[in-house]
Amino acid sequence: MEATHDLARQDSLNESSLNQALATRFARDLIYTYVGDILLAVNPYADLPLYDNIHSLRYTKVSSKAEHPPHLFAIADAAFTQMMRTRQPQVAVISGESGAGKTFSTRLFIRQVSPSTPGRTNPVLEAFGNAQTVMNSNSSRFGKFIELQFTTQGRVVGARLAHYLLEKARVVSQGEGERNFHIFEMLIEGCDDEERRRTGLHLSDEWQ
Ligand SMILES: Nc1ncnc2c1ncn2[C@@H]1O[C@H](COP(=O)(O)OP(=O)(O)OP(=O)(O)O)[C@@H](O)[C@H]1O
Repeated sequence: MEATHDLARQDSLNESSLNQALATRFARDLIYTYVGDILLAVNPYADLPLYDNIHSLRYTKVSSKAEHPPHLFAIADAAFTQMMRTRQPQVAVISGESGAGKTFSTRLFIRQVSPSTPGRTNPVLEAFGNAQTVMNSNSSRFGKFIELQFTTQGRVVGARLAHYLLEKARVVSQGEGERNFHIFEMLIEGCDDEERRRTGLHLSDEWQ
């Protein structure tokens, strides 16, 4: 079982055996798989019961990764534990194609390392940089670097967000089946006729 949870422990690993293992696990709702220190996640596009408090606690202060099945919470907890032990900053790189689940995973990662941090600013921030694309109805059209600042006791006291490579061209033109940044729809929805006239915000003919 352990060998299947961590593909780095298999005798031979190539693209085909990796895909085969991921497919076999995915068919059993095992969406997470380790390859050494890397966690591979396959987006289930379904509400799996994996992120409740029981799971959060199960993956808190675990002494060995092999104790429980692979999970995003385990990676978050390992980073937190390492930070507390070494007093050194830790970095997690979350990458994948559009729709892979990076935003979803980032939210859960932050929740696991700082359960008391409210996520209320997300919808506002996302409105300026997220848009509907053919791949994802809430696609982040920019890269971000999120820094969380902790006290020596491990409590979050601050955060910093740097963004880069915002897809600015989307403001003036969008591909077929795609939309402008959410903020424009929100503004059009929220403005009265006079405000729309004054600001020049209006729906293009195809949306009317
Ligand atoms: N583990 C998961 N379980 C259930 N749903 C998920 C999971 N991961 C992602 N999703 C869902 O899949 C969709 C796409 O995920 P998300 O927006 O996080 O992708 P992304 O990699 O950030 O995409 P983009 O690069 O376009 O911003 C969302 O509706 C999200 O809720």
